[in-house]
Amino acid sequence: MSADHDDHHDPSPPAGRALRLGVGGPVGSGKTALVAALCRTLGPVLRLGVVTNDIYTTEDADFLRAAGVLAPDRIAAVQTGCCPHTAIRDDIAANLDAVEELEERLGPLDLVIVESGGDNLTATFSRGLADRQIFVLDVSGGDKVPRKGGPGVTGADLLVINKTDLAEHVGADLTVMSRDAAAVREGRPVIFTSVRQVPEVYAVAAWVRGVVEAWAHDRDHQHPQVAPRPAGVAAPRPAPVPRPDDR
Ligand SMILES: Nc1nc2c(ncn2[C@@H]2O[C@H](COP(=O)(O)OP(=O)(O)OP(=O)(O)O)[C@@H](O)[C@H]2O)c(=O)[nH]1
Repeated sequence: MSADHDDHHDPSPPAGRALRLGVGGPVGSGKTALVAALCRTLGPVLRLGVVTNDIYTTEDADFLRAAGVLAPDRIAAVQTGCCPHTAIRDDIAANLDAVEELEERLGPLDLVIVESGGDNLTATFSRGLADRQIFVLDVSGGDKVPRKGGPGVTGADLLVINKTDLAEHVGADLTVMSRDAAAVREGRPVIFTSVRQVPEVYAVAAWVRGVVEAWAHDRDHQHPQVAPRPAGVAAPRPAPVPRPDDR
């Protein structure tokens, strides 16, 4: 993502579709917990859909359905059968199909969240799949992780550093993490969370809501003649975006 990060914010949101928000980050950092929290907090005020990615199972979708954070038919699962970063960055067809199927079946949505399966610091979303992305780290990996950089840490639209409740147990200094993250992110936002202690994740939810509103405003301003797409009508698929191989 670093090489082409500067044009990340497409000034022309496509007409008639929801914002697509990627949530990625290392294994176990709390991506599914964060997505569940966002569904609980934003579900009552936004029309939401979720696509999860797992390699061999539908574990994350099953968890979200069992937690009852959204109606079960608003949650779709992609089984990648390969490294999750491949399915969100290199060959995004299965994820695009899942997103479009949700939008066609459910009718106009405000937001579709695409959660990546766990991966390392290099995993980011193709901009053909996600309009904006959140990268989730957690403090149990140690306070050195933000300064190690990588495209998710440096270039994601929002960096979430989760599990602050564990900081004292693992000897992680949140001040160091905050300082290092700010240094590598050149002003892009960073939010510290403990989904366990504050399950409403107010600050992240407010950021997401702001992004959704800005997106909808830009989209409707640039396509005033396009009515929201009714259920059953597919959105045009964007051309694949060539990417440098930054694995
Ligand atoms: N202590 C603590 N545990 C958390 C927090 N957030 C999530 N967890 C726990 O961390 C574990 C992993 O959380 P998940 O949400 O499944 O993480 P993930 O990033 O989706 O994991 P993968 O999909 O396997 O990559 C679970 O046991 C969660 O309950 C937190 O803020 N504090």
